[in-house]
This record gives sequence, structure tokens and C-alpha cells, in this order.
Amino acid sequence: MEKIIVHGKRPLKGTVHIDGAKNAVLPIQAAAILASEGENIITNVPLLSDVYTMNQVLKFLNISVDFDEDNNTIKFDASNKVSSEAPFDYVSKMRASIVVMGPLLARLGTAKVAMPGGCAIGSRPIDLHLKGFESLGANIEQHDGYVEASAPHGLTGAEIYLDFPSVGATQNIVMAATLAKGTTTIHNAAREPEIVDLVNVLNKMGAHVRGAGTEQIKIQGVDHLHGTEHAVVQDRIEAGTFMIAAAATQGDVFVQGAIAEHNRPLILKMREMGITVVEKDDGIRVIGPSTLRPVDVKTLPHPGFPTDMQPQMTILQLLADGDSAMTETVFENRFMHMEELRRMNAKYTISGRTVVMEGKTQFSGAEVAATDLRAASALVIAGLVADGYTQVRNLQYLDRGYYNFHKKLAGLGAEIKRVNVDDENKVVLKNLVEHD
Ligand SMILES: CC(=O)N[C@H]1[C@@H](OP(=O)(O)OP(=O)(O)OC[C@H]2O[C@@H](n3ccc(=O)[nH]c3=O)[C@H](O)[C@@H]2O)O[C@H](CO)[C@@H](O)[C@@H]1O
Ligand SMILES: C=C(OP(=O)(O)O)C(=O)O
Repeated sequence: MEKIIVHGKRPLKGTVHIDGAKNAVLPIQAAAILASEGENIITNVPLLSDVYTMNQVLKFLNISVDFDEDNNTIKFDASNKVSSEAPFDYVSKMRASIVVMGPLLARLGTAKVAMPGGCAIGSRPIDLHLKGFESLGANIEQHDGYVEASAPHGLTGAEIYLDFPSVGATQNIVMAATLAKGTTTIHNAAREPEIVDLVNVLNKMGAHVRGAGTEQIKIQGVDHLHGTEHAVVQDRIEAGTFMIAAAATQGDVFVQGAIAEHNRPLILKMREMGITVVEKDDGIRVIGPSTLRPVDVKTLPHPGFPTDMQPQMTILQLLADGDSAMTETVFENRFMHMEELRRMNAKYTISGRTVVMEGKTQFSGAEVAATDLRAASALVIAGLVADGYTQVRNLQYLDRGYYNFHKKLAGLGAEIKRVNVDDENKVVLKNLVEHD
């Protein structure tokens, strides 16, 4: 088992480069299922554990996957006979593998996928995905832990209203509808930049999808789709995480590749707190002040404040000079990191979906455990501003969404090291700054 050890109180300075987005690349990998001819060549692919898991799922479905990690490029070839079943062993590793269902149903008229479970942040049902498939004419059955969809005569376009603008349901329904007969309209669709990136790929593959990035997406079905080339959009959550780390440490960091339009709510909230945020063509510069003003924040679907930035944002709020509130409206259980932060001297009360935090926190180093992906990065940021040493465990969560997080922070001057717990006794804490 590995852990990250951080020695706090060093301002971050310099430039950090942002990778391709996890939440964009995963559905784009799944979209490869739809190309019955030609290769799909995807570039700017981040080297994340979730990407490898999705590749495993696709290989199981008989799709050829060639990952050139040195060049962050994957070549997919789905021109052979594709299998329709994604079993529990693969799906259970990663909830996002449910997005293979729409493409399988579109291409084969049948799909059998293990029911994805919930996770630490919430129960995460897939009812909206399934209702969407049913509206397109699929018959849905659930048994033995699997969900099976079938449309032997193909799918037919329909008008679909989503009760909530679910990202995964929007992606799954768009992909299913690309090969349906006639036109599908999704009302109250998710508007995240990752939806736009997926639709850009689908259109390059020969699909007719309009309105991505708005609440109404129209898909005109086509006969078949072919391979294409596409570079994955930069990761707005990785970018936002480094922006917060820079501000929290009173640093001065250029987040290269960050797209300001994708992080508008975060930028505006940071400015409200007194942080200097400079938008440039090729990235965003963040300069942290010595005192942060408190702000209240509420998570919402895009273009609201992203839930995936919520745990990191609570670190800035705890550092602010006064009390502040965070309300989480997207997931019902996304405050697990707060309990760990208590070990580091955070003071707060949770009531329902809102946590009220006391500022100004003087974090103290402690041994903490990540409970999910963004909790992991938030705990490391807390370590960057804490007195003494902080040790963060459960790095398997961090690796789902951040490539070389500790190395990127070390490149900005952080005293941080990732160690194998078995070698723990051999670690000389004073020498943390030395790179692996
Ligand atoms: C791989 C990926 O892209 N993951 C992102 C995606 O997850 P994901 O696509 O799973 O998130 P959704 O937008 O679907 O979920 C949002 C809310 O809708 C609920 N819901 C969703 C589907 C459904 O059928 N029924 C239902 O009730 C969920 O339980 C949750 O409370 O969007 C989330 C919300 O921005 C992000 O936090 C995740 O990082
Ligand atoms: C919740 C997240 O991802 P996933 O939907 O893949 O669990 C996330 O990226 O913060």
C-alpha cells in the first residue's frame, strides 16, 4: 500500500500542465463500439486507472485496443464482431463502464451489463439511463445482478425528458440514438463540456447530433458510424484542483491548458474570495492572497459549481477569514472528506446537505485516509497548507483521476513524496523534496 507524505507551508510556484479529461475520455472510449468500420484514434488520453479499466471492458467486448502510453494515444478497432455482455468483474471496478450500454444497444440491438453499484459519494441509480433506452423502444430486464436491454428490430427516435440532467444518462442516450431510426430529442440534457467533447467525436464519426452544451440535444439517426481522430478536451477538474492548491498555499501558478470557460463558477468564486485569477489564451494564472474572504457555495449541474470541485473548495473555505457554507445538491453523501479534515483541525457542522465551516483554520498535519477520488486531492491540498507532516492513504482513489499528482505538485515546489507503506520506516522525512 502506498501513501503520500506532504510537508506543508510552502507556496506553490511555477507552471503545471493539465492532462486530458477523465470524464471526457471514458465515454469517448465507449463510443469506439459504434464504429463498424475504420479505426478510432484518440489522443491526449490521460494515463489514469479508469482509462485502463475502460480499455479492459472494451477488450472483453472483442474490440482491439492499442494504447501507446508514450504518446497518450489509443487506437480502437471495432470492425470485428462485437460481444454484447460486460460482466460484473469489469463493471464493478468502475461505475462509468455503464456508458458501454448505449453504444452496444445501438450497434447490436442488445446489451447485457452488470448493474453498477453505488459508491462512497452516493447510491447512483441508473433509472434515467434505462428510461431513456425504453423510450427508444428497448425492452429492459433486470435479473441476477445484470441489466439486459434488447431491441431486436432496432431503436426508434423519441422525445425524452430527463428528470435530472444526468451526465451519464445523457451520454448513454445520445450514443444509443445515433443509430436509431428517426430523430431523438433529449430535454433537460446535461450541458457539461464532456458532453460536448463526446458529441464532437460522434459527429466526426458520421453522427448527426445538434445542441450539445444546451439543455436540448437533437440526434438524427444514421445507418452506420466510422472511425475518426480526436484529441480529448483538457480536464477542468484537474485544472480546478491545481488552481485551488495554488490559491490555498498563497502561491503563483500558471495552470497550462486550463480552459476558463469550463471553470467559470470556480473562477468567479475564487475572485470573490480575493484570489487573483488571470485568464490567458493557453491557461489560467492563479495568485493566492494572504487573507481569503469567506464565500458560500452550492454545487449544481453545469454551468453551476461542479460537485467534483466541492471537496477541494472546502479547503479554501476553511482557510477563509470567517465562516462559510457548502451545499451539495448533486450527490447525497459527498462530505466524507470532512471527517478526515477534522483530524487536521477543521471545525464544522453538517446539517442535511450543507456543511457550515469555521474559519480561519490552521490545519495541522495528521494521518488521513481518502474515501473517494476528490476527497483524496482535497486531503493532499490540506496537507500543503498544514503545519508539519500529513500522510494520505488510499491512493487508489487518487489514481482514478490524477496522473502523477505528487510529481506535478513537487514540480511546483511542494515538499511531497509518494512512498510504499512497507518502506515507511526507511523514509527520511527531511529529504521529501527529492523526486522519485
Ligand atoms: C465518469 C463521469 O463523467 N462521472 C461524472 C458524472 O457522473 P454520473 O454521470 O454518474 O453523474 P450523473 O450526472 O448521472 O448523476 C447526478 C445525480 O443524478 C442521479 N441520477 C443519475 C442517473 C440516474 O439514472 N438516476 C439518478 O438519480 C445521481 O444519483 C446523482 O445524484 O457526472 C457527475 C456529476 O457531475 C460527476 O460527479 C462525475 O464525475
Ligand atoms: C465522481 C467522480 O467520478 P466517477 O463518476 O467516475 O465516480 C469524479 O470524477 O469526481
